Amino acid sequence: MESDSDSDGSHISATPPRQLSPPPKPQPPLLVSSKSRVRIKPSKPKRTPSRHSKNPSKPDPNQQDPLSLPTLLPFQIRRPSDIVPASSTSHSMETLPAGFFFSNSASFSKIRRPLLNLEPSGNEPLLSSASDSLSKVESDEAKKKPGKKLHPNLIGASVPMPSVKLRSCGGEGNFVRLNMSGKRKKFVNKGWKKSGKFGGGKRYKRGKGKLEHETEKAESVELKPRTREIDCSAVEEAAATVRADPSDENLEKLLKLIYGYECFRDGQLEAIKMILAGKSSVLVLPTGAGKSLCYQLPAVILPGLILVVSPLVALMIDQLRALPPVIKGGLLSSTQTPEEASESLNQLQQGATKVLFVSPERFLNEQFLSTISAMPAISLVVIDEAHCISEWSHNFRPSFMRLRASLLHKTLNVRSVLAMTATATTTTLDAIMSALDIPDTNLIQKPVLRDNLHLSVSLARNRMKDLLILIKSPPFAEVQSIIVYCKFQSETDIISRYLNDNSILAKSYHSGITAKERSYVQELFNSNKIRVVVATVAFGMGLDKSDVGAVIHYSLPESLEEYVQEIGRAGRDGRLSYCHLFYDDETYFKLRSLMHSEGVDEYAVNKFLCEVFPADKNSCGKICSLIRESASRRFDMKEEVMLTLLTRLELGDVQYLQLLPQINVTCTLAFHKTSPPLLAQKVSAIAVILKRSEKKHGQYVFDIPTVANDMGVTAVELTNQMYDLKLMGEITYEMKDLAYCYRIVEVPTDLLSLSADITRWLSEVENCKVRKLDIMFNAAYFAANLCDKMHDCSSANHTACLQKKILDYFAGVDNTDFCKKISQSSPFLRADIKVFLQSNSQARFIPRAIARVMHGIASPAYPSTVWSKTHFWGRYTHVDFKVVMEAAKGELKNFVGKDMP
Ligand SMILES: Nc1ncnc2c1ncn2[C@@H]1O[C@H](COP(=O)(O)OP(=O)(O)OP(=O)(O)O)[C@@H](O)[C@H]1O
Repeated sequence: MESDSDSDGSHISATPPRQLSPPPKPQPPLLVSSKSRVRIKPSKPKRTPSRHSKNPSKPDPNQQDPLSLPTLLPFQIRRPSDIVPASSTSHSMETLPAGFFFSNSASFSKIRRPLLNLEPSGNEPLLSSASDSLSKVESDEAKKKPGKKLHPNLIGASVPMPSVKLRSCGGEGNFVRLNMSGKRKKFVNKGWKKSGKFGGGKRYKRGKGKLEHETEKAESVELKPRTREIDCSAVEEAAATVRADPSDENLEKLLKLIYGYECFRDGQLEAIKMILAGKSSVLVLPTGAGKSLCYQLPAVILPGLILVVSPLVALMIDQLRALPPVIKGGLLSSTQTPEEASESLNQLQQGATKVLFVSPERFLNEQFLSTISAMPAISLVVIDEAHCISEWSHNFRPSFMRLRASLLHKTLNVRSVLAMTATATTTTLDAIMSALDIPDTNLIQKPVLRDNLHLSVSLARNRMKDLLILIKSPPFAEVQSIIVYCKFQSETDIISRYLNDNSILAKSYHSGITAKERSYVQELFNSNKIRVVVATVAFGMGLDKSDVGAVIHYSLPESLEEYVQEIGRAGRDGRLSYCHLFYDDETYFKLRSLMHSEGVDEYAVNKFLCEVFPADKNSCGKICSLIRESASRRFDMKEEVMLTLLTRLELGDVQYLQLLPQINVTCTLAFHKTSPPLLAQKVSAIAVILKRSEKKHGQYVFDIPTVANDMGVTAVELTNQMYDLKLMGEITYEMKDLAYCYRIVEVPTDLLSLSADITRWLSEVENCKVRKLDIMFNAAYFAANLCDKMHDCSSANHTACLQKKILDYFAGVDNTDFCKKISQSSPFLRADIKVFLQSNSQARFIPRAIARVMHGIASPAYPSTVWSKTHFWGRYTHVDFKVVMEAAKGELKNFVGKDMP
């Protein structure tokens, strides 16, 4: 097909345009050319005889929910009227009657949930103390109640109990007040606030932050602890008894004293006993099953420190807040100010902290490692959300990968490790156990799903309307607290507005709103002032509202792990709760495209490695850096991907490098007192700086690692020296360009084969993500279309078939019932690519870059602000990405060949 090379080809494409859009302006050349183990059976819903169940096709018109709309949904979910609501005090995971059946119009006669009662209504230098400023509250309270101590903190062999006999430790737990803004401002202590707020959330943003992954949010939040009166001396006595004899009975007594719970839940006792015996273990319990208690209780019994490594600041805050008041907690994360950080470290060094929550980045910080290795014994390291260790999990974190047995046991002399997760497949579990050196015998695994979750699925035709109808129909109509999960931030705002317009009190929650707003929304939800939170994945982890009665997936989750994690927010009180999933092809295609957004090819990996390792063969020991932002654009690689590659180079079979703290590497320095040459005579660092810097407008600009290398010191040592000179009034300086820093340990001899190896691994990771999404989509598709009433399923109840799919998946059983929605070919694809190349002949592409445009995926070098204007943007999401890449490769060969002389 011929085209005008000045045009973008919009008007002459092989396929008709989806929508009219202005052609993109010709772009400057960008890149190189193409040359270059589960134990439960799915619970069978028990049918309790009832009026409805006898004749489900004849609903009782008197029981029609007044809020019900004439439904467009293929079903309504209802429960036989005579099913006894699960006890509100239930905290066990007992099987609940789930006698649901399909009906078009019937509703409940009994309501299991309360009726609505709605009132309108750097990874580095920054650390902190989160559990600060309890002292004032403590002393005020102590004045009021002599003999009572609000926060007696540590109980354990290494920390003697206060000589004053404590009758009770008051109800205040760990108070959290954090600067999470990333701005290094210091908190002004405004004292205790009654209305505690909490929030946060970690986000990775895909594209323009539209598709969310959880990440740290950096703003100021203030939290109040959960309260409960505890008799400290009784606790200490009971703990001493357990130390002498850790019998079930003694442990239960301690449990009751601290928490008021009558008995342990499934798996808890086993895990606690393993820890007390000094054994490392992996604990796989479903969401809301009470994993935190498994390290909290040992904290009261064991001497020394308990470190909890957690992926999210929001999660850490919530867990710190949830500590019983007899356990003094602390927090260290890179979002804290240096002042807060040193306060936390001080408390730690003084032995005042019993349980320290720490981010993996902070944990791996050299300064922190040297502080804790100098401290008395670390009894236990807990790795929360341990699936983050594995690249085969749904939520891999490179920094988690660095938490290895060698570091924990050999370097830190940790007594035992507890790895906790609710969502790990057998492959992920293998990876966790091998990284942490935990034997198979020490795996405590319970069914991944609680059986109080009623699961249903439907194909979304008009999702907004379908959602409204679902929420206004039984049983959802009777549920007080509902979470609606969306994939994109913009969806959450639109939907919450739509629900409010339809008399349903709702608020949106995503990482695009401030921490304050998020705390406010969570507070409204927790106090039942709003009924629905429409949220991205940013809402959930760490959310322990026990009476969330329903979770609705407005968009397909990316994996069964994500699905299980999110439906796990429902029914944490053990009561029957409802989880509905809407699925549709368009969302599936869109998400499937996004699964390829982090993929890289051998060409890019090779280019990356060539820059990571300088040509100089004698570079071992040299400190190098990669400025995150510019390198990301240069290699067309996301920053997280670069970090993953560097981590792989550190932790692979050969250690090629050692990662160092990320710092700003470009320094602009000005002299104020002594003249530069004179100061250089006195201070060797200045002499090197003068030699290595460029003079711009009277200031000296230099690269920190280069100067540090010349001086034979670390970058941190150099900046410390500069800081001292600054304090003396000699210099001022500014640093910019946050960079990954590393020390070269060994230069690879064969970069090409190393690139090939790494690319193969990355490609497997990419395929794994796509497969996870395919399995999720297939499970939904199967339930809605093919299930054919297996295992007591009906159109409205797919608990049994979905449970089976989930359990099979987590047990590693391959689901073969794949539906092939994704096309493996398209008649117009090659022609469209040709037109695209002709119309953008000024730009340089590799096949992946073209496939990304055709799939509508932005990347650092091809931002959506520029490339979404092309007519071909996202046109081929329904065709397999690899097929598009192959077609692009073919067309690029033709195109480059034609241009050649
Ligand atoms: N033995 C028990 N009896 C009654 N309630 C318990 C028991 N153990 C824990 N709980 C309660 O269960 C709730 C959930 O506990 P927790 O937050 O530790 O769950 P989790 O397993 O970490 O869940 P998630 O993976 O979703 O974060 C908490 O409110 C906790 O107090």
